[in-house]
Amino acid sequence: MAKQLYERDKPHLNIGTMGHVDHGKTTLTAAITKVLADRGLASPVPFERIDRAPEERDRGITINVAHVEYATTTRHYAHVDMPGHADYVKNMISGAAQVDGAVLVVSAQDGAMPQTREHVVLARQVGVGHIVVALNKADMVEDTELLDLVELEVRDLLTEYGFPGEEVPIVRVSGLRALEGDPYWTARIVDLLDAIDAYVPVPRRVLDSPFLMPVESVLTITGRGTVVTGVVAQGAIRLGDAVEVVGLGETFGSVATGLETFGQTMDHAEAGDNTAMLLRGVKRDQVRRGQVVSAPGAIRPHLRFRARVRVLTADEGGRSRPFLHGYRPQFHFRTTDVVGGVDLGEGGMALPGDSVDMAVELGKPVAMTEGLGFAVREGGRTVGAGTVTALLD
Ligand SMILES: Nc1nc2c(ncn2[C@@H]2O[C@H](COP(=O)(O)OP(=O)(O)OP(=O)(O)O)[C@@H](O)[C@H]2O)c(=O)[nH]1
Ligand SMILES: [Mg+2]
Repeated sequence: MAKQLYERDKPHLNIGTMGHVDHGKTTLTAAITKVLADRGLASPVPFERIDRAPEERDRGITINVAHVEYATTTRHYAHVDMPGHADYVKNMISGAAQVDGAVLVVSAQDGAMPQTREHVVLARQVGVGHIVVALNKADMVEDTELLDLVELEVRDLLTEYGFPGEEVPIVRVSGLRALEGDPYWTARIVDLLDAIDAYVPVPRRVLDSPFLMPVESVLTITGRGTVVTGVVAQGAIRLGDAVEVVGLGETFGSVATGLETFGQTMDHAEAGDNTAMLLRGVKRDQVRRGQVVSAPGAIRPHLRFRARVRVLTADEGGRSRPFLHGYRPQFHFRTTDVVGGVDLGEGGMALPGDSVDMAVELGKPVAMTEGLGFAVREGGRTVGAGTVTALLD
């Protein structure tokens, strides 16, 4: 059967659900697709199809990010449902790096919890421009004063990390009740979508720069070849264009011989598009998450760079003690993380709460340019938030 052609009839945005474990991100994602499906604007995606890996089902948590697609009356959205569990923050960073706006899901019962804060910090760092808050499980809290308090707390938290906490829309929802078809809570999901439509602007897409797409995942389509997926960061690509795969190893060339978004074919993909790209003559083990597919010559891999890093405090989930010259944490860039050594100068140290300049030498080369944001993590916690200030090799 011939596949449908993707119709660009509405502006496209990438959004996603983030927040603390169990606060209801996956339930809300499923509820959004159901509510919009009832209005003919989406295909419903049941909860079990979002958290579908056996381990996700057994443990009742999200591990891998999942993508769903839907439209409102004015826009087309790709939505990435991110994990909340502290062990999978790495996958959350990779998901958040792709979105134009995020829905911060906060349980009205529990309020802001450690990964609520960590996700806000990371969202800021990877450049999420706008946050809308879904105060979920509102069906469980009768006391409106309590809801008001949780709202205040979340506004303060957002303000603390540079989001306009006073003006961020906060919508009281119940993903679970909406999913069950309750009319009152269904209307609240519509309110949430209206808030997203109104508050998250259509980003200015960089179309006049060379094509660049960070690889989020790799799959093999039997009989066709290797496919890489991701969100196009800048530029555009047409079927048959030459590309390079850059980072984590030797750069090599290929040709984009197939382009799709959510199973619909495209003759070109452009900045912002959630894209699956078939690469000619590429074996599955040649490509992996964290590489970048680019127009030939558009970007180079680098091992050494200078950066400005804000060292998080213990209250922010970071370290309580300084780190020293020679420290070797993980550096999370876009969809990948690589170990690297920190050069603070002999005897140098970085205290929690400080902003420091450092040189970094990575264990593997990463495709990067000046200005790229990254997170620094160690032993399952985020210890710093940085920006590349200069490339050294
Ligand atoms: N009462 C009530 N329960 C909810 C609501 N939303 C989710 N739940 C329940 O909360 C639990 C966790 O929901 P999930 O949607 O898996 O939470 P999550 O945020 O995706 O969890 P992770 O992805 O693992 O971080 C499930 O038992 C849901 O049924 C809600 O609005 N009201
Ligand atoms: Mg989930």
